[in-house]
Amino acid sequence: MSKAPIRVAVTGAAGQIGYALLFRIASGQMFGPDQPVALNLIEIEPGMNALKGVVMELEDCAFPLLTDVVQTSDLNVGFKDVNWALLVGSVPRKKGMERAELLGINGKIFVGQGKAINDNAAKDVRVLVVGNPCNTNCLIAMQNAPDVPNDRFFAMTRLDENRAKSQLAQKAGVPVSAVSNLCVWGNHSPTMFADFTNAKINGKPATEVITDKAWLEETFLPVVGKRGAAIIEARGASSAASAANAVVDTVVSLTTPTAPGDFHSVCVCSKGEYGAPEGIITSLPIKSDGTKWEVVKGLHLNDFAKEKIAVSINELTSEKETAMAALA
Ligand SMILES: NC(=O)C1=CN([C@@H]2O[C@H](COP(=O)(O)OP(=O)(O)OC[C@H]3O[C@@H](n4cnc5c(N)ncnc54)[C@H](O)[C@@H]3O)[C@@H](O)[C@H]2O)C=CC1
Ligand SMILES: O=C([O-])CC(=O)C(=O)O
Repeated sequence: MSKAPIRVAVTGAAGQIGYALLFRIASGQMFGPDQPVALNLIEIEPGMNALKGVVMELEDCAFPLLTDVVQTSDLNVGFKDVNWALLVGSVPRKKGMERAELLGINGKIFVGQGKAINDNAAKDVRVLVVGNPCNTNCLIAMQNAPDVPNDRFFAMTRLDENRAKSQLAQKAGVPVSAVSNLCVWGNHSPTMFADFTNAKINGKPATEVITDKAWLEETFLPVVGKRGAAIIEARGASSAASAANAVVDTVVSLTTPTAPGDFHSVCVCSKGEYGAPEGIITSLPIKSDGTKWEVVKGLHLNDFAKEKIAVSINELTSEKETAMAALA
């Protein structure tokens, strides 16, 4: 007997990331080659015509796993019975802006979406926020969905993890698959800490393989932290295919068992782990058994790491205050 479809809502489905993401979900790359999927595609009114074109292309792929597609600008329809809500739809930053500057434009989107998820989604719904500033937007959605447990809300730092792994692999002259245990801590902003102190290369501490401390502290960290801006500078638009890839990776990491001893970066609601204030959405090392996820405990953080993480956490706390004041 074939499995029941997993119903996935994607907001901003006609945008750049949506265009790189939907085909990967429908082809089975997110939930596996024998798992049917249904897509609820949500756009604002001006995007509905472009969305129609994207849906025509989905039809033209004749994906065997895609059972049905809903196209809507009505949030109550869009989030009806969804098992996953991928919240991408929002305005991307332009050259010269920081992501936090988007809070005033994008923050309010997540009030209505949080409420609609609360009222319509399936009982097991999980929510991944991509739209920036994603940590604080996730917090807003979570606060507006009081019936959905906090541990079902995630924001995306997997793109930062993937970027960090690539940089370390290039420096060490190894394939990217040799790099593991890479946690990006804190905010999806230039203050994020891409933790080379706990990372491993071929199972050895990365700092024993890359002994150039100045490169790790003064080149690697800013390259990873400001990679999004470098892409906007080069492409004239923010990252899309790599962002969509990171959405797939995040969901796969939360829904399949993590390799023993490894972890991945996901922003979750803090319960005070590693000294982060409770109730902020911050990036932490996460492992999954395929069904339930948990924060990996016991990682050693040296003074350098602690200092960097504290800066990012302080930024998140102040973003939270700004958002709460603006939406009060
Ligand atoms: N967390 C991360 O690692 C990353 C986050 N992003 C963020 O993802 C977001 C989307 O980026 P792109 O797809 O490049 O932007 P885009 O402008 O190409 O597409 C956004 C789409 O969202 C739609 N939209 C706007 N408001 C909406 C609403 N209230 N409900 C539903 N749809 C709505 C627009 O009509 C548009 O089609 C941006 O905020 C960007 O900064 C981008 C890359 C990485
Ligand atoms: O930098 C941006 O605005 C888009 C983004 O979040 C990223 O590429 O990491």
